[in-house]
Amino acid sequence: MAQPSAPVIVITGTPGTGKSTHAQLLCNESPVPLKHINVGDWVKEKSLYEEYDEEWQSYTVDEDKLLDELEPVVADGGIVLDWHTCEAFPERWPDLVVVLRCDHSKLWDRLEQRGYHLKKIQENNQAEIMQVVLDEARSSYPEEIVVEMRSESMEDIEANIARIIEWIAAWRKQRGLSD
Ligand SMILES: Nc1ncnc2c1ncn2[C@@H]1O[C@H](COP(=O)(O)OP(=O)(O)O)[C@@H](O)[C@H]1O
Repeated sequence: MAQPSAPVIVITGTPGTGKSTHAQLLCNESPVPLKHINVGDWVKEKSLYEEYDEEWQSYTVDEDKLLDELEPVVADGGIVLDWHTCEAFPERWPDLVVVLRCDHSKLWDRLEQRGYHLKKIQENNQAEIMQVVLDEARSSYPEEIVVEMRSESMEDIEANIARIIEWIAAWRKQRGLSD
């Protein structure tokens, strides 16, 4: 199989930390084509779930189906996987795992604006305080590919995107792909 010309980047973090905002902007600004996959949306659109959990207002994902669906897409590279969890992805998939972090009071406001019910806001807020997603990323992937980034302001977003674009250029250069 031909070597991919662009990496596979996972953008993860507690809901509301800014994954989709980052993923969209990154795909718009990257000089090499990248495709944004909002995994939560894929799960719904392609019915890759076992059931809908009324209590948590979320889908219980069928991980086997999800991975089967993603595998051929990921193999081509040039993908940004946007999901609030990352441990389901095989270790060999990502070249970079970005974990977005946000102050819990700012996160609370974002989730409230999103219309989440109180229990779901509390659960996510607690997870952010306990750095659940960061720990999950660190235990699932080599430490050198896991990068924690703050996402509390527009300046943070701009700096993070610039940093990821620089990283992509270095990734391509290492593989003799730069122009
Ligand atoms: N760094 C940031 N600074 C200010 N607002 C942000 C930032 N990141 C995200 N937001 C806002 O927070 C909300 C949730 O962002 P979103 O990208 O949908 O998060 P996620 O995909 O992680 O659930 C959106 O209204 C977005 O505009």
